[in-house]
Amino acid sequence: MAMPAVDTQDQPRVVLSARGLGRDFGGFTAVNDVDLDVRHGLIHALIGPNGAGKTTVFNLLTKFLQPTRGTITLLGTDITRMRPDRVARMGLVRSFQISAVFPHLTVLENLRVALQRPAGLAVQFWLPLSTLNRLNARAEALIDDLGLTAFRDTRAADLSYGRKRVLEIATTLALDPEVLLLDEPMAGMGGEDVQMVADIIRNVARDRAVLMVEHNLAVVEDICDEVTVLQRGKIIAHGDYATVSENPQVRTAYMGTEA
Ligand SMILES: Nc1ncnc2c1ncn2[C@@H]1O[C@H](COP(=O)(O)OP(=O)(O)OP(=O)(O)O)[C@@H](O)[C@H]1O
Repeated sequence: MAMPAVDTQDQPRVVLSARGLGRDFGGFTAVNDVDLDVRHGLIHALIGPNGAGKTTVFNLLTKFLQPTRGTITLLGTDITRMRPDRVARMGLVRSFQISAVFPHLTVLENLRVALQRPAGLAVQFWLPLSTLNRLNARAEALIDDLGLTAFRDTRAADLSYGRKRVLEIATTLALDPEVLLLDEPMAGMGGEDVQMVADIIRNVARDRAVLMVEHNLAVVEDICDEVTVLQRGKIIAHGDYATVSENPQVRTAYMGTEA
């Protein structure tokens, strides 16, 4: 599917884009000819049936996998051959489906640990009080922004599943990413938690771009501005949810029938 590489007047700027992205595993083509634009302030969903290539696209974008074909651009820089740590430092941050928080640390402690990494402080034993105060202030701000105030001193292990996910998103925000990639943020959650995490993601996307793989289509419909549908490694539809959900190829891919 051909899409413009440059910003059009009425759309927010593109911060992450892929052109002709492809990846083969031996003789098997897992991803082919994928064009994708992820825009500041918007939530872009990557959906498709099992085995469609969503995780592979995520791994390609974050440079965990090298593409066989195509280019990836982040904030105007070609990152196609760049290492994952450099891409992360440039502002492309991924949150994993499996929670990456420390269970025995409190919410506040987890955020302080996360905040020390981008500040380059991880190996220092002694920190000036002014630095500690700055980290604490930022940690408290993240806690408030993400609705975790009542759980500030709760150990991560004692949080509900949904709040653990929110804490995990908060730790990725400590890196202040331009683009946040979320891998099935609603996986394993019940209704109330889904609504809470959906609200948080909407909030988080106000001043950054979000690309998410999500199987829960009600959530995609509710919070995503753009949807790209993959099937057998190729894009079969792109647009807003209403448009792609009416697409006969998408209906066939999801339900095995066009009805
Ligand atoms: N390292 C690998 N070696 C060989 N084949 C792979 C490898 N990684 C993925 N594949 C294949 O590529 C295809 C796409 O897999 P991928 O995990 O990207 O799909 P997905 O859309 O994320 O699926 P799901 O929704 O089930 O997680 C699958 O057929 C998978 O078996």
